[in-house]
Amino acid sequence: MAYSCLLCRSHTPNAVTVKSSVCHPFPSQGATIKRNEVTGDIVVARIIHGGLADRSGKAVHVWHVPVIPSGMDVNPSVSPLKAQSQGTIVFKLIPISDCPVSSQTMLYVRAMASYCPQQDPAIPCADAGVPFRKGDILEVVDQTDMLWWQARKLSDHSTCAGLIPSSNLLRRKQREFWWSQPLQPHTCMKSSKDDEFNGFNRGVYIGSNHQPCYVRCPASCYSAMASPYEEVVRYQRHPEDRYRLIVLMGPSGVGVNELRRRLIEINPQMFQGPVPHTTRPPKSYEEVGREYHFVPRETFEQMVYNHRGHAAMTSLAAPTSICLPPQVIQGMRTHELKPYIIFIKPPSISQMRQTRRSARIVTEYYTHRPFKEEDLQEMEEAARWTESQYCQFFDHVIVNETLQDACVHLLTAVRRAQDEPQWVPASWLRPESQS
Ligand SMILES: Nc1ncnc2c1ncn2[C@@H]1O[C@H](COP(=O)(O)OP(=O)(O)OP(=O)(O)O)[C@@H](O)[C@H]1O
Repeated sequence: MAYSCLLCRSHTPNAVTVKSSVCHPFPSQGATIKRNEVTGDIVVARIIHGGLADRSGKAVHVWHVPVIPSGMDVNPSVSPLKAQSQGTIVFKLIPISDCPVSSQTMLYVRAMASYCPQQDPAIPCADAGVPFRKGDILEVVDQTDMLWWQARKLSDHSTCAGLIPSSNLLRRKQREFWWSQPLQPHTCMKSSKDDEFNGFNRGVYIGSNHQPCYVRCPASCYSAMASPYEEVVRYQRHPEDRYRLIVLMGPSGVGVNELRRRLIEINPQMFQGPVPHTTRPPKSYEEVGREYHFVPRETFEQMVYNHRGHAAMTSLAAPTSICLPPQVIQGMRTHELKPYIIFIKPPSISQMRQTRRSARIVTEYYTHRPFKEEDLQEMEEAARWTESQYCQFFDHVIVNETLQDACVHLLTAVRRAQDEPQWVPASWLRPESQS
C-alpha cells in the first residue's frame, strides 16, 4: 500500500509503522495529536524534538494517521481518525531526504516556578510533558506554538524534548491559581513590627512575634508570576575581574558567620569579608561597625536598589562574601554585582542535636547560650521557608552538618564560582536591555 502525507499529500510506498493506543497520544513515539474542532478529525499536532519521529523520520510533514480498529488495516484516505475512535492507531512514519532546516533559535531559561504536567488537565498530553522545579535550567527547542513550547531539562541529559507551558500560558496559570487560593493564614515573612529584616541579618526569622499573613501574599507568591522563565546565558568570570561576589545566606544561627570567618582564616589573601550591613538593632555586646553596620531599613533598601550596595560592599576592594536577608536577593541580582548566591542550610534536627552540642547561639538577650530545641526548630522552619521562596536564585546549596565538611564544600563552591562558567541572567551580559 502507498501512503500519502497528511500535510504535503506526497505519496510513498516506504513507511515505518508505529503503533499506539488512542487514549495515549504517542509521547514515546514523539508526537502529540489533536482534534479538529469542526470536523472531529484527529491530526498530528506536533513532532517532539529528539523523539522517535524526529530522529527517524525527521519529518513534520510525513506523519500519516490512519486508525486501525482492533487490528484491522484501514485505508487512511477514506477513514480519518475521529475523536471517538477506539483501538489501535498505526502511524506511518515516512523518511524524507530533504530535512527541513530549523529556523528556531535556541533559548535557555531558568524556571522561576515549578510545574507538574500530571497535575495539569489542560496539557495536550501529560506523558509528553516535562516536569520541572524552580531553578531548573531548561533548553527551549521550539516556541512555534503559542501555548506549548518544547524543551528539555539540562540536568536530564536526555535527547528527547517534551511539552512545557509557554511563558504567557504559565503566567496565566499562575495568576488563575493565585486568585483561586483562599485567604488563609500561613507562616510568612511579615513581622508584627512591620520590619521583615528584623531578627536576621541574611536569614529568615519566624518567631512568635510574627503575625500570620495570607497565601495570597503579593511579596512572595505574586512576584514569581511576573516572569515564569528567566532567560539565562553561560557566563565565565573575565580574567580581568579579580573577584566574584559571593553571597552567603541562611537562617540565623546556621553558621554563616562561622563559615565566613573560617574561609577568610584559611586564605586571607584570597578572601576578604567586608563588615556587612544589617537592619536589625545591635545586640547588647555588638559594636557599630565591628560585627555589622546598623542601618535603617529604608537606607538598606536604598543601597541595594540604587546600587549603592555595590559601593558599600566593594569599598573593601574584595567583595568576596556578604550576608543578606533573603528579600534583598532579587534586587541584588544585577549586572554590576553578578552575585554567586550560596544558601547555607541546616541539617536535620537530629543531626543538629549531635553537632551543635557544644555550640553557642547568640541572641539579643544572651551573648552565648547553648542551642535550645526551639532554636533548632526555628532554624529548620526558616530554612524550609527560604528555600521554598528563593531556591530559584541559589547557585549552590551547602548543608552545614559538620563545620569541616561545610568548609571544604564552601571552598570548592567558591573556586567553581571563580573559575567555571555558570548560567546567569541574560540581562547581566546585556545591561542595556535592563528596564
Ligand atoms: N556545623 C557546625 N557544627 C557545630 N557548631 C556550629 C556549626 N556551624 C556553626 N556552629 C556554631 O553555631 C553558632 C552559631 O553560628 P554563627 O554565629 O556562625 O551563626 P550565624 O548563621 O552567623 O547566625 P547569627 O548571625 O545569628 O550569629 C556558633 O557558635 C558556631 O560556632
